[in-house]
Amino acid sequence: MPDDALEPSAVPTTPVAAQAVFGDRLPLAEEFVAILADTGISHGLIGPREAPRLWGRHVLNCAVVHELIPEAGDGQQVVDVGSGAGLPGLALAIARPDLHLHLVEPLARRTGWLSGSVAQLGLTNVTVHTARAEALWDRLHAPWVTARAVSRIVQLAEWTLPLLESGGSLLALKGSSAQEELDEARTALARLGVVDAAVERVGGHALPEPTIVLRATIGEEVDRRRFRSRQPSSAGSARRRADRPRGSRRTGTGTGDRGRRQP
Ligand SMILES: C[S@@+](CC[C@H](N)C(=O)[O-])C[C@H]1O[C@@H](n2cnc3c(N)ncnc32)[C@H](O)[C@@H]1O
Repeated sequence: MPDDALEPSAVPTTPVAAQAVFGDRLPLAEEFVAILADTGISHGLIGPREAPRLWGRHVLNCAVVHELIPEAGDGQQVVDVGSGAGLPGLALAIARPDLHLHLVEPLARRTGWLSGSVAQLGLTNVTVHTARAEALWDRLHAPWVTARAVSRIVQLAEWTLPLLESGGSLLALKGSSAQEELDEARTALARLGVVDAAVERVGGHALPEPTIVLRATIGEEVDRRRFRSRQPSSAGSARRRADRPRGSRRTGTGTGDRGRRQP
């Protein structure tokens, strides 16, 4: 085994709540947790200390966000920006086979792992994109965008609102200070075309702590010209950060987050 390889972590026991959240998709969710505990950790997508809380803090916490997405026939599109280890994107794709998840992640090492995991799970409702969100503004549009631990809400809105169809919503998973973050951001969000924003709590019926989601809904039209000046000329800088030696990664929140808020 190479010096920097990590031993696979023990797969955490499936909690009772997982049955309520995933129903007959529970075996797939268990397989996803097993992949996270194995190559998710050994490939550096998730911190080794997260192993015991893969269900509660990660997979279940993310999957319950589907409660904010009403059923609207098969193939309803959702773009998950900054998917990392597939959170929340893969958890949503497992919980809701009626949705089609686009996982957007600029780091090739991470999208390689995501594509392998999608194949291993046999999921047919997922497309993986190796790109920054801003690079897809002209190509990818959906009624829903999700994101966890990618950035604070105004920066996240600048990157992701052009991906929304008219009247669509950004669902940003947040921690306990979501309301303060929203209060500070209201004026900036309104300038970007947000017509309604609120902090929502989901999953409280099944989980000890509900998941906190900052929802920002746009109006009929977002003026894309307003965003152009913020669009980088290429996604090259993100690609250049790809595949850093594992030793140069941070420690901290466990999912590649450098000081950003993590639920
Ligand atoms: C802290 S990680 C969070 C990963 C995952 N969402 C989670 O909660 O475990 C942030 C991720 O966002 C990605 N990211 C950062 N800026 C991005 C952008 N503009 N577009 C798409 N992804 C981005 C990073 O490459 C990284 O994988």
